[in-house]
Amino acid sequence: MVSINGLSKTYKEHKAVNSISFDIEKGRCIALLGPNGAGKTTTLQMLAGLLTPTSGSIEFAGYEKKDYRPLIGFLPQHPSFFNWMTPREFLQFAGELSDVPKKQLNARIEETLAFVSLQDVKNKKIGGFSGGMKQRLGLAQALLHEPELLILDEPVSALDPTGRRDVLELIDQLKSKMTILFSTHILHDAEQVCEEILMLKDGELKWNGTLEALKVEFDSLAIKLQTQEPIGTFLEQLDYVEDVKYNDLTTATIALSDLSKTNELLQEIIRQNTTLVHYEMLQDSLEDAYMKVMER
Ligand SMILES: Nc1ncnc2c1ncn2[C@@H]1O[C@H](COP(=O)(O)OP(=O)(O)OP(=O)(O)O)[C@@H](O)[C@H]1O
Repeated sequence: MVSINGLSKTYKEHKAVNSISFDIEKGRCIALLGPNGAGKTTTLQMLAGLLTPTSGSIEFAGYEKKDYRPLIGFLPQHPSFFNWMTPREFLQFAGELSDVPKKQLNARIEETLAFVSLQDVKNKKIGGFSGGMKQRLGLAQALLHEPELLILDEPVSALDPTGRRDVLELIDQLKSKMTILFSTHILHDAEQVCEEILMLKDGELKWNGTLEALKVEFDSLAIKLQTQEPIGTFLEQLDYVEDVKYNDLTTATIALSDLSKTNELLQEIIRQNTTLVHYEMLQDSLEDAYMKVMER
């Protein structure tokens, strides 16, 4: 749906984003991960058409016009509102700015307010809203014109656990309707709702692929084992065992070269007539994969 090629942003001498290229496939939900200062906000602002790239291109397939902003819904990291407005008034204003046809606007506002569960407070002043309510209103603003690509900059980072869950659930529901790209520090959130991951560090793209592929590439399965009697040396002789580290005579952590051999290993231990006290599979989390990508 979108093709990003050699996108860069330089502030004086500092390369905030350094020639990144990736494609966004229609219908995908993509998480943009990276440490503070990695260039996430700069990238999303360039995609949203708020920041002019120093170089590179952003192209929407089959879209001839240069200004593609009508196709985009954007929720900034720190959305700001007029506190004296009500959600209805704010969405009326936002709808006019994003050219929602007048005839459809009222219905769209009601529909969107219902979606973000703000219907009951639609005539209350935004100034009295909690952070979670404001974030849901910000999301409503981004959705109002039914964009093809929804870009969310850290949509849940500033929220409490309930607010986070609410916004993540909304994102999850939106996945079937539009393509979503959102940045986050929280790996667990990315894992919960996304199937694709982009990782930025120092303005460079360090990973671009599916969550599945990330797990496969960085997954290492280890088995933690404790026996009643000393383990002995039989483990090293198994061809699917890559490495064995002994904590003491009865405890070992075993790295397997073949992830499908866990049952075989278990059977081998029983065949050795060893009494098993503890058998645990230690699998890499997304956090482990993230650390490995960042370090390589
Ligand atoms: N307007 C600006 N002028 C100069 N430098 C900037 C400007 N905006 C961003 N930068 C720098 O560009 C780099 C990337 O910033 P950016 O805000 O995109 O990172 P980020 O990944 O979104 O970080 P965070 O997670 O902290 O929000 C940082 O080193 C930042 O200091």
